[in-house]
Amino acid sequence: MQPVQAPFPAGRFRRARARPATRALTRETVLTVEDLIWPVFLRDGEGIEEEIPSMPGVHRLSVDKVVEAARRAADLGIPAICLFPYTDPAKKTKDCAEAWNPDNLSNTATRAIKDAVPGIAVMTDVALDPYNIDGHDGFVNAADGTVLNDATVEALVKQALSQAEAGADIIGPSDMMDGRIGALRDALEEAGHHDVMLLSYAAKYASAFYGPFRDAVGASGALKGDKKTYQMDPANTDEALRLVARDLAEGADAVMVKPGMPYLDICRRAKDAFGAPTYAYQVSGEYAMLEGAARQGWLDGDRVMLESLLAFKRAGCDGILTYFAPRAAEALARR
Ligand SMILES: NCc1[nH]cc(CCC(=O)O)c1CC(=O)O
Repeated sequence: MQPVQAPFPAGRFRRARARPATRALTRETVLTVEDLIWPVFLRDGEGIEEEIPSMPGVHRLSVDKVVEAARRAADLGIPAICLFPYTDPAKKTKDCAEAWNPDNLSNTATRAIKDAVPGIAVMTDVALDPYNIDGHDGFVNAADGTVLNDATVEALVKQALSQAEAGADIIGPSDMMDGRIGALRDALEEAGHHDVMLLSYAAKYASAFYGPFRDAVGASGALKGDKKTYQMDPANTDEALRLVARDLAEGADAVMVKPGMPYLDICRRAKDAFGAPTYAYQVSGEYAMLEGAARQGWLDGDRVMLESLLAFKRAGCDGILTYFAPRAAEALARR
């Protein structure tokens, strides 16, 4: 692009900004409800909505309540809901077998939502951390504490197949093991799940912004050490492009950058380089930051919410996973 601008006073940028109508006509990006994926937390029980202290306004929901939430989301026009289970600590083991139990919380909720609200897409999470006694996304080698790659990928395949079987529309591997996209794609094709989408957490950074999420899924206490041997170094950007290229080549239908706001440069580069459907995850710490300040009266909550989400569209994203999804949908409907 080669912008040409008349010199002042022939050229006045303020003309286009002078009235709502011409601001609307010259607007380059829009945020709509169809850009939103709503991550929700599950827990067992019935009739339960349990607030997460580090994420005010966000709750762990029992299956009946998540069905209600899915109905509300569908009524608002939100295309997809993404499930994250809080697993009863008694069900966490070294072998993480609960991850591929056909009747685990995530699979039970998927079936219940697809049954009651078939129009909303259900996205599920592939990673072992909610089920792992060690709190890591993969198996931990007892001898030296390292996180095992290839053995973990075999488990992730079992987990993803159980999710596809339960009716998941979109499977989101958030584990950052190498080779998992190819393995998952082969297994899904072989099992006849030809239309299940893989949305790869391709560029997922070892970030401090995940703190409140780990509280929400009950992984904070369990986690020993950090995730730096599998999640990316926040200093890297070329590596993100290599990972996106790798995951697309292995059969990902779409890719994600995570966290969101501090990584908009990665979103833009990934979209420009590959043109694939590209998503960002506005993670728990970003939510806590904005919502915390809004509740203190330090920021205008609705305005910063919508401005932060629009920024993802400007950076080239096709959509955003955000805990604000229903509130953003309501705010957009009011405009
Ligand atoms: N598989 C783990 C996972 N999946 C989604 C998130 C973070 C989401 C958020 O912070 O909102 C994490 C946390 C982590 O990697 O420790």
